[in-house]
Amino acid sequence: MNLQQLRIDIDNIDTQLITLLSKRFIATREIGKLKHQDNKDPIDTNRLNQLCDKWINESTEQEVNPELSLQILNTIHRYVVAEHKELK
Ligand SMILES: O=C(O)C(=O)C[C@]1(C(=O)O)C=C[C@@H](O)C=C1
Repeated sequence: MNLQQLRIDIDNIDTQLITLLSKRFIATREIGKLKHQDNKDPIDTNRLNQLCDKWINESTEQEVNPELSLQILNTIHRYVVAEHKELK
């Protein structure tokens, strides 16, 4: 593949990443509403730890740097929690 074809691939992959991010936030906004109704803390440390393990394992399997993946997960988590706290 040449540079132009590879960049077309990258553009399509980036669109998919943003679509997946949007779907994830649609789900977490629903979780935020449920937690708000049930008066639950926006942060669930056990669940976050499970997610970290899963992201590390799957990243390693798929040859993605797990440190990068954890930074992405932690950034997403920070924004999710900020949205949940806005409901308070
Ligand atoms: O699963 C939850 O309880 C969520 O609120 C979602 C989520 C996530 O982004 O995956 C966000 C905050 C919690 O600390 C754990 C997980």
